Amino acid sequence: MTKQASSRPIVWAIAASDSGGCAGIQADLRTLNDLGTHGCSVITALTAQNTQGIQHIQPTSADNLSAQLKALSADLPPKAIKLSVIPNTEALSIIKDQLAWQNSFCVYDPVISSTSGNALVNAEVIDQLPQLYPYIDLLTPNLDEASRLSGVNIKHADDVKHAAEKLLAQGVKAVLIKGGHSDDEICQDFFSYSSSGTDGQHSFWLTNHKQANPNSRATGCTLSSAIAAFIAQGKPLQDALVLANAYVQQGLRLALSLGDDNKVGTLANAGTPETFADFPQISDTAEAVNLPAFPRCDSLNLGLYPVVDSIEWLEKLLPLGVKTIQLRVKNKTDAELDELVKRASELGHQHNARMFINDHWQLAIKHKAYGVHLGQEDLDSADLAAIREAGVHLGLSTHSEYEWARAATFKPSYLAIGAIFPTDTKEVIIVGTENLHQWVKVLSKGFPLTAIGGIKSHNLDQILSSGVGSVAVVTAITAAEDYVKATEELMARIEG
Ligand SMILES: Cc1ncc(COP(=O)(O)OP(=O)(O)O)c(N)n1
Ligand SMILES: Cc1nc(C(=O)O)sc1CCOP(=O)(O)O
Ligand SMILES: [Mg+2]
Repeated sequence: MTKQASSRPIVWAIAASDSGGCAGIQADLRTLNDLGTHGCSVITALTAQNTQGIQHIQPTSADNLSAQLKALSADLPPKAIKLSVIPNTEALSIIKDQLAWQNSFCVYDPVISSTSGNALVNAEVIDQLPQLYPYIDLLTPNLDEASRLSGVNIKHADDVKHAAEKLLAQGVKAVLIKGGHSDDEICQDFFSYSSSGTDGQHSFWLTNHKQANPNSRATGCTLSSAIAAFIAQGKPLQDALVLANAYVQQGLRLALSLGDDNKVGTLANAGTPETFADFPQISDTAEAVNLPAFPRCDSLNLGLYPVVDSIEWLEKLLPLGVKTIQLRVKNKTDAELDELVKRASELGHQHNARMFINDHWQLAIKHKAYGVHLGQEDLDSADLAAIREAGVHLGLSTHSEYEWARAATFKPSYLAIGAIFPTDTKEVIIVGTENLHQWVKVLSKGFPLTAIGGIKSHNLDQILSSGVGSVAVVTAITAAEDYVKATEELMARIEG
């Protein structure tokens, strides 16, 4: 991100200073700046520390803490707040009053002791923390902190879920329990939130391969600051979590050693993550990771991809040389659908084209279609293992970082990104070309990608300049005055 300071959203870091420059407010400000926000600091305590540990802690006086908050409130209001070390009960009370008044998104990393084991917070504060929870949008404890704050002895994945339930019951709106300190080959974080509506509690796991890197100081500070930065940039919470997770993995991968013995270092701040391997797998259960892959398409570039609603359209377009195509029919009887999918599948084979069937995965398996295209909601109900075992290719719709990270976890044959532009064909989220360009950088080495939604001849160049290897269209062909000319022109520009 290369934003001018004046257009940067403001984020407050309310945290302690680390004189060693690894963690604390120093890590927060580095991260906030790196991710295109303007970081303001409210220093709750001064620590004297180096790579070996903490030598001295001086909590900020109550007067000074109040004055810092007052000064910032006066003309630097935050889009988001990152909170961590609260050294004593006076500070707790001042910060609670500020959050009650402020009403900005607040992520609280409940640091109790430093990585080197030194206590940073007195025991009385820990007992009184629940007073703060109603003002906390996201709590990000590690396993030890989650155990301490919830009272649950965490040994297994079920205990993590139980601890999250207890913390939500105490009043925080969402919780991310970080498993990064576990000893396994993978590390898993668990996210859970209670929605205020009727649809109850939602949760998912974020899984990364564990990096054997000793330079892991400031992972918690960096993660919570990155979440605050992405929220301040306007990302929804689930997307902010995915991006911040990848940002920390990228920082760990690129971290450098510091100190006399070069054994401790700090995370690199390397900008918005663009390497797919840094992104987490997203799954409903802790076990549903490292899944087998769906069949691969024969090319990363699937070319022009018309999405049509009748056999007639398939018969008109396939002779023009279209090699990727979808039958998307709604509101038909079972008998009609069976006949349509059978015929579509035959046409696909006849023309040696990749024929995808939207929604009706059972019929696609039955009639041996090349592939199935499913939406995010279908991931909860479709039998994905049956599709994979039948050798049927799978394409998945995605509209955000969370959705494509979740979809990628299933290792599909391609990913669709949309809707790029507003469209009358369907009510959808508009993701825009900036996201398309960014996401293609992350995903295009691993998956064939197709862009969809509102794409026409006049805006096609904005899509093709992202490097995406396929463009899916409905009305650019079906509503064209001359569909042959439109198809041939689109094909030449996309595939040429
Ligand atoms: C190529 C392509 N991308 C996205 C969609 C949308 O699919 P889905 O989310 O399943 O929604 P419906 O098409 O069923 O309304 C698609 N069909 N094709
Ligand atoms: C079917 C569909 N799915 C979308 C998604 O974003 O998932 S956008 C879309 C409609 C595409 O139609 P047109 O080319 O006429 O804009
Ligand atoms: Mg569908």
